[in-house]
Formats: sequence, structure tokens, C-alpha cells
Amino acid sequence: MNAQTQPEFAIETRVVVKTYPSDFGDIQAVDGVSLQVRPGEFVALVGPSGSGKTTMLSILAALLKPTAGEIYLDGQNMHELSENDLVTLRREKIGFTFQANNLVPYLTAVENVELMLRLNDKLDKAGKLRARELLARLGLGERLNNLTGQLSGGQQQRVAIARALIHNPSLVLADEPTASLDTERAYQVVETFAGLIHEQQRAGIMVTHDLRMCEFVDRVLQMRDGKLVKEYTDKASIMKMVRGRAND
Ligand SMILES: Nc1ncnc2c1ncn2[C@@H]1O[C@H](COP(=O)(O)OP(=O)(O)OP(=O)(O)O)[C@@H](O)[C@H]1O
Repeated sequence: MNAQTQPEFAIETRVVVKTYPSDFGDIQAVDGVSLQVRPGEFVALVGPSGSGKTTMLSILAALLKPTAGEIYLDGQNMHELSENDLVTLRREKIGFTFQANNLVPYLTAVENVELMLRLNDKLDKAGKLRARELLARLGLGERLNNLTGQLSGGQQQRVAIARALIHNPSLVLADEPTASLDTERAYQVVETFAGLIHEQQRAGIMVTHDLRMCEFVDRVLQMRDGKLVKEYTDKASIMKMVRGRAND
């Protein structure tokens, strides 16, 4: 990897296809998706159920191999990496938050965040301080030493966000990060998430069914039948889309 030149895009996909075999013929879950996200840009991936959002997110997370197409993370073609290098790249350069936040129940809030640093061999004094600062920034300064089961859904989701960001990944992926939250908490979580993505210059991609959450993103990509069918690129058109649908 060339550390000298900073590529324009943190993540770029070129004509990505994912086909699942089935008894009724192949299912084209992702059908030629090309997208690019810059550092510091927060993008929402929306679309009806079955349109391929989760499949696309899994491919971006290097958890699923595409049937065809190319993916570049910080300019590195993922296809050219060995399985071992892919594991390392995923651990170092990608942060995730999932709907079920996958926190470790027998660890405290701060230990869950530190875990990402430990896995990357970066759990030093400065890292520990950053984990505490990040959780405090997310409003959990007084909950650092609580087990995650002692936290509310929204608090757990914020711990998951801290864990996704703590190792300074280039790409942060969120799958329905607000699914278990009430509206007010969902707004708070996504607003804070957006703020951190902008401030720390990460590329953020969030899959959401809740179009109101698009208020906080810079761009909306709409999928249908595995394809990107529409893009909203400015605040005014995003807000029009949010309001139009929200009033249905
Ligand atoms: N492991 C799999 N094997 C076979 N088909 C699959 C598999 N995973 C997903 N699919 C199919 O691929 C298509 C896209 O699914 P995907 O889960 O990516 O959609 P989605 O937009 O995330 O849907 P939702 O909003 O309901 O989560 C669907 O037709 C789905 O049935």
C-alpha cells in the first residue's frame, strides 16, 4: 500500500455484482453497483426490503466476496489481497455497527471499546484515554464502567458507535443503527455519529429503513432490485425526500 498518496475516495466500488444460487434460478442481490465515498462524507443507503442493501454492506465490509466487480479501500484493490491480509485490512481500516450491536456482555462499556484497540495491538495509555474521551463525547462519561447489560438500548448503541470509531478506521459501516431506538434517541445517535464522521474524516455508510435519519447524511443512495437507482446529493433534495416520504 502506498502511504504517500491519499486517494480521493476512502471506498470505491466498480460494477459490483453478487449472485446467490437458488432453486428457482440465480438471485441477483447486487447488480452492478458502482459507488464512491470520500473521507469525511456520510452516506445513507436506502431502498425497499430485498433491494440488496445488507448484501452490499457485507461486501463493503469484506465479509462477503462479490461475484464480480472491484472494491478499493484507501486505493487498495481488495481482490488482490490474500485472506490473511483481508482480515488485517478489515480489522484496521473498517469499523462496524450492526442492528444487534454485538457488544460483549461481560465487559464494561469502556472495555468493549478498548477491545478494538487490543485486537489491533494499540491498547496503550493514549488509546485508553481516547476510549474514555470518545465515550464521554457520546454522553457516557459516567457509564464507562457499567456492564453493557446495565445500559439502555440507546446507550448500548452509542458504545457500539465508539467501538466502530476508536481505531481510526477509514470506513465506518452501520446497519440500521437506530432500529431498536425511539425517535428522539435515534435522532441523537445518528446526529452524534454524523458529527464524529465529519470531524474525524471517516467515510461513513449507513443502511436505514428510517428515512428521517437521512437528515444527517450528506448523500443518499437509493437501491432497488440490486441496482443503484437514484442519488440525492444535496441537503435540499435530501430534505425534500425525507419530508415527502415522512408525510405519507
Ligand atoms: N445468503 C443468501 N442466500 C440467498 N439469497 C440471499 C441471501 N442473502 C440475501 N439474499 C437475497 O438477496 C436479495 C437482497 O437481500 P438483502 O438482504 O441484501 O436486501 P436488503 O435490502 O438488505 O433487505 P432488508 O431491507 O429486508 O434487510 C433478496 O432477494 C434476498 O432474499
